[in-house]
Amino acid sequence: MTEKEWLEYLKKYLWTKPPVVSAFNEDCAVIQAEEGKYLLFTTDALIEGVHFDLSYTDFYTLGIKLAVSNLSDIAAMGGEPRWALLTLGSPKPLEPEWIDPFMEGLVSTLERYSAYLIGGDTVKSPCYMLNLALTGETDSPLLRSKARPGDLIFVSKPLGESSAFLRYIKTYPQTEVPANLKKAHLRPSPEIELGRAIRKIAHACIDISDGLLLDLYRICTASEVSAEIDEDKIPLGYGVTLQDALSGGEDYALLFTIPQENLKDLERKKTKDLYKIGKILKGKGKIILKTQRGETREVPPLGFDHFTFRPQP
Ligand SMILES: Nc1ncnc2c1ncn2[C@@H]1O[C@H](COP(=O)(O)OP(=O)(O)O)[C@@H](O)[C@H]1O
Ligand SMILES: Cc1ncc(C[n+]2csc(CCOP(=O)(O)OP(=O)(O)O)c2C)c(N)n1
Ligand SMILES: [Mg+2]
Repeated sequence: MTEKEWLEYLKKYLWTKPPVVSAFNEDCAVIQAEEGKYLLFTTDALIEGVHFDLSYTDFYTLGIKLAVSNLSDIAAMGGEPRWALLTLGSPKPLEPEWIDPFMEGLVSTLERYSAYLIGGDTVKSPCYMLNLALTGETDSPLLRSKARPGDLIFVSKPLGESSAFLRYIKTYPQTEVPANLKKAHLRPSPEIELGRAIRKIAHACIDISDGLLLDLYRICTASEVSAEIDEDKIPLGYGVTLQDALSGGEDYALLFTIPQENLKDLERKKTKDLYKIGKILKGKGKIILKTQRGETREVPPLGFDHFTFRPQP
């Protein structure tokens, strides 16, 4: 089963009745709490050999990355992070030399965004396995399924830098990898403030963890629309190829769609530079790429999938 087929299969086992608003195909599960309030609930793991390699990643960095991958899911729903549980799987005894920096990276990152670690579980494991579950709250959850034809598509950061880091590190010592790539891969940050700013003016939102094309495709299928993106407008950092930006993943940028009439509000509320890369079209799940020469072509939504395609350098 591919990851996609697995997620299809899972649907029949998920509880979808009230008070659950969304159990599936969102960055977080959404549960109606009291009137006008929603509980957000998400979990993400980092597995040695799949998400990181200890030859270039230290434990402080892993703490930060575990926090960010979960905080980013709360940001994508327009949420305020709240409470966290940590499951720690380790092949080695818990020694201060690695557990101290790991916990420091994790907890300092969570607390910067007002999220607090309140428990977890600890197990022996054949490799390092780091998992966090995180709750959040919002009065207005931003869903993947509300994009409408005519919406403009924005992303919140240059894309592909994290993935380009992995290409560089195969060939160059870390000291020679461009600083922007190191920062993107080893010191990512979640877009909590941006999620807060757009939660009532954007139509749909997702965080880019598996690549621009695949995550945009998820918005398109959830919303039953298509999209056109402009190759020229995709923000690329130094050292990044178009392929890194389209399909690399681990950007932890927000991709959101917003109607024209809310652009003034966006200008007023935004807290950082944003990049307009295209627009939502009528249709069903087609991603159209407008090339630098002005030609348009449909592109397959390739990105990071745990069980099938991995972008190759
Ligand atoms: N093992 C699982 N059991 C139940 N639900 C799952 C499982 N794996 C993924 N999901 C659900 O499938 C959807 C997509 O997951 P994923 O691609 O990991 O989202 P994200 O990129 O936001 O972390 C989410 O709604 C998630 O909760
Ligand atoms: C050793 C190593 N190989 C490959 C990658 C690239 N990579 C691993 S997971 C991933 C996608 C994001 O992880 P996932 O578990 O799919 O997060 P989610 O979409 O659930 O947030 C990418 C691009 C990496 N970071 N490290
Ligand atoms: Mg996930």
